[in-house]
Order: sequence, then structure tokens, then C-alpha cells
Amino acid sequence: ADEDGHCTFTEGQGKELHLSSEPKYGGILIQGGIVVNADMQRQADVYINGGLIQAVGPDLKVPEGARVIDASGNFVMPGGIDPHTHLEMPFMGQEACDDFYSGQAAALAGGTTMHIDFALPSNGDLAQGFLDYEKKAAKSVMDYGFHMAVTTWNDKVAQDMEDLVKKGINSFKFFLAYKGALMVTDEQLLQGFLRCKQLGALPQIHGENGDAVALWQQKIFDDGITGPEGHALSRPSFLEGEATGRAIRLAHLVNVPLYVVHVMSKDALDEVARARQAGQHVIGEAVASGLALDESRMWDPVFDVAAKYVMSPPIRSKDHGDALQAALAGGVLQIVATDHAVFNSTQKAAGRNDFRVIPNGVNGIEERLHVVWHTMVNTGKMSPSEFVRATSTASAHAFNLYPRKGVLAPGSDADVIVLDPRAEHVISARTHHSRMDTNVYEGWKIQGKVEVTISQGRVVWENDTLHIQRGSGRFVRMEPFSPSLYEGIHKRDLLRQAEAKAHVV
Ligand SMILES: NC(=O)NCCC(=O)O
Ligand SMILES: [Zn+2]
Ligand SMILES: [Zn+2]
Repeated sequence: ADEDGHCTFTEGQGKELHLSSEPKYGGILIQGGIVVNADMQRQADVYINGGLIQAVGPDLKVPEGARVIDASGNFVMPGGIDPHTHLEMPFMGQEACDDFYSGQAAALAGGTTMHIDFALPSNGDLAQGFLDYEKKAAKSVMDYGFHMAVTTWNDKVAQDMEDLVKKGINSFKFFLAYKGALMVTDEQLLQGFLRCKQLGALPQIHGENGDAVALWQQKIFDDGITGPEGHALSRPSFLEGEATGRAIRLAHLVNVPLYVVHVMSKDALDEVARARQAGQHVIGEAVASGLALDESRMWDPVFDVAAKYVMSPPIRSKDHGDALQAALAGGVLQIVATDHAVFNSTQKAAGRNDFRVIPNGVNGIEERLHVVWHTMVNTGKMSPSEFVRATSTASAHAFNLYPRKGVLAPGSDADVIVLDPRAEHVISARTHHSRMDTNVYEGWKIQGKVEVTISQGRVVWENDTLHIQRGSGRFVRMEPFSPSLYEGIHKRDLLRQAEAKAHVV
């Protein structure tokens, strides 16, 4: 990014010129790589044509004129799905500085070919919020979908939820934090859970006790702590555990599946683990920053350095990160997202004298795959297949996108990456594609690099160059009643009713 925060790569000007590296009729053959899906890896070719994967297998014979990409020695994997982003989000009096163009450009450069962004209601109005986000997303360059946040409760919200499900949204987020802004009460949360269940949608929660956080922020500030470390001190991990556990119990009451976004602490992790062990359908999401970073930088005496690590729930001490990594490796957490919500140094500076108004959020949409590969695969904690599951396939299952997304198989969308496990690179704000002027992974030396990204059947990232065209992105509908979540719910309801009747004398 340049000094003005604008990306230095050039956008496609002509129609076909930059849009496609796919020859018109021949398609693309990715030859001789190690094809990795969530369930297996094997030496194979992948043949792409018409935006879809046509064949996967050894020594494929393909039509004359196919473009051949030599992938020998490299991993060929489904493009990443990042199910937690906030592009162009109005938040804490600012607007996140990556829009649907720059944020998606960054995603593609890092091997992510679909993201699911959190649309926010406009003054509590979900329908209007969706329209606003549709407009913002018109400049998209890759596939995307939306979750919708529910920030209050009334008949219109219930009706809007139904209308949005018909439009292709199958998940709704409830914030238990951000008092006075996005936060809902327990009653509103329960109403929302009941509605999600009727509609076959997946409720998601941000687990932090917003009342306690607001009170403790005031106390810490009054005690004279005004810098970014006050952010960490005012949001202890047990407040994350409390809210996460509360939401899990309310979801159990309603018998609805639940998705816990950005699990950042052992406390919240324990709640997810306990519920899953008891057979409850709870999905736990880690984010790259929670796995790989630690809170120490929030105590940096230089405000600009410390402020860039401020997000909620906060990045915690290393023992929490280690526990999150183990939980991801062991399957207690299933998904790695980013929570990409970026505010540049000038925007972060709004909280120079008061940590409570530092806009919350860190980068990750471009770095996620590399950070997870580096942290989890290079250390032997996860296999390449487990990496694919956590960064792509599990999201495709949760949001009912599978097998269109999340797998390399005939008929699936041609969203494919080629990763060279030997190539080394260094993450830096000087070379990344986000509009952010800083990077929380600045200076990280990574072994393993996404050399090629194919999105919608087109080569969009190759030789460190993007080939993208504004407006080529597609809104991807996500249907309700995802079989992986909703198949058993009715049976469990009947069982509960039978058990309740058995107690009647
Ligand atoms: N996480 C964060 O700090 N910012 C984005 C909003 C949210 O997900 O809570
Ligand atoms: Zn959140
Ligand atoms: Zn978020």
C-alpha cells in the first residue's frame, strides 16, 4: 500500500484483458501436485474449465490448448473460506478501511477465494442493512456471502430474518458485548435463537459479558489507565467464558445449533469443549490472531504499536494461544477465520487518550492461510488435510456450501490454490494488499507460500501479481437447514417431549 493507503497493484481495465488467464476453450490443467482435501491427499492433476473443476486424477488427458500449471512438489488445495470478516464496517465511529475491493484483493493474494462478511443492520433495520451491504459489495472481485447481525428484537426483525433467509443468508450474529451499540439482552438472544431454529439458520455469538466490560472499562479508566493495555485489563478471559457458557446454555434450552465466533481464551474454549462433550451441536471458531499472537504488544509504550493489537475479545497471553492451537489440532475448535476488521493508524489514534474508543480490530484476511500453515502445519500440529478442513471445508459444511465449496472434486467451483511448501516470504505492510498501513504479523518469516490462486476458474494471483476486475465477484446464496446442523434437531425435540411426558403422573 502507498502512503495514502491505496493499493499499488493496478485494477483490470479492459474486459477480458485482466479478467482471465484461462484460455477460452482449453481450460487449465494443474499438473503433478499433491492434491489435498479434508479427507485425503494424493498425487493427482486437477482439470478446470467453465469455472468448475472437471476432473481430479492421475495423468489426466485434457483438450488441446489447455493451459498447464506445473505443480510438482507443491500442494494443490481448495481455496480458503474466511467465514468472519468486516469489510467497510461502520464501527465505533469509524469505517473499516478495507472495502470489498481492497479486502478481497488481499484475500486472493493470500489464497482465500470466498469470505462471509457480517452485514450490520442500519439503525436496527436488517432489511436496510442488507441493502447497504449489497451496494458496498458491488465492487467485489471474488465470491462472498453474508451473515446478518441482530441487534434488537421486534416483529420487524423477525420478519426481516425470514426475508433474508429467502435471499440467501443462513446465519445471524448476536453480540453479547458492545453495550449501548450492538449488544443484545438474554431475552433478545433467546427470541433470536427461537427464530433461527424456525428458519433453519445458524445463530452465532460474540461471547463477552458486555455489562461487566462496560463497568470495568470505566473503573480501569478512572484508576488512571488510559492506554491500550486498559483494553486487555477491562476484558478478562472469564468474562468471555461466562458469556460463551451462558449463550451455550440458552442454545441448549432452545435446542438450536450454535456457532461461537472468535474463541480467544481457555475459558471460552472450556465451555465449547464441555458442550460438545455433552453432545450439544456447538461449532467453535478460532481466529488467526488468537492462535498466533499474544497480548504482550498491548503493553508497548508506543501507542501506535500497542493500538494495532486491540481487538475484542482481546488477544490473550501465550498459554491461551497454546490451548487454542491444541483445541484446533484436536478438533474441539473446527474453523480458523480472521475477524479481519482494519482501522489504520489515524483511525486507531482516536483512542490515544482513552482505550475505550480505539476502534477494535486486526488484519488477517491475506495472512490467515500462511499464519496457520506456519503455526500449525510446519510444526507438525496439523496435517495438510487438517489444514484444509479448518481453513475451508468446515466452513463449507457449517454454512451449507459443501460440496460447491471446500473440496477439490468434479462439479465443485474452481477455487483452487497452489502452495509451495519450500518458498519463504516475509509478511509486511509494505508489500501486503490491504489498505492498512500496519500489519500485526509485520516481519513474520513464513515457510510455505501461496504461489497461485484460482477463483471462479480464473488465475487471479500468480508471480506475486493480482489479475482482478472490479465487479467480477459473486454473491453466493447459502441455503437454510444445513443437513450437518439440522438433520437431527426435530428428532431431538421429539425425544425431549417424550421425556417430559414420561414425567407426568
Ligand atoms: N473483533 C473486533 O475487535 N472487531 C470486529 C467486531 C467483532 O467481531 O466483534
Ligand atoms: Zn465479535
Ligand atoms: Zn468480528
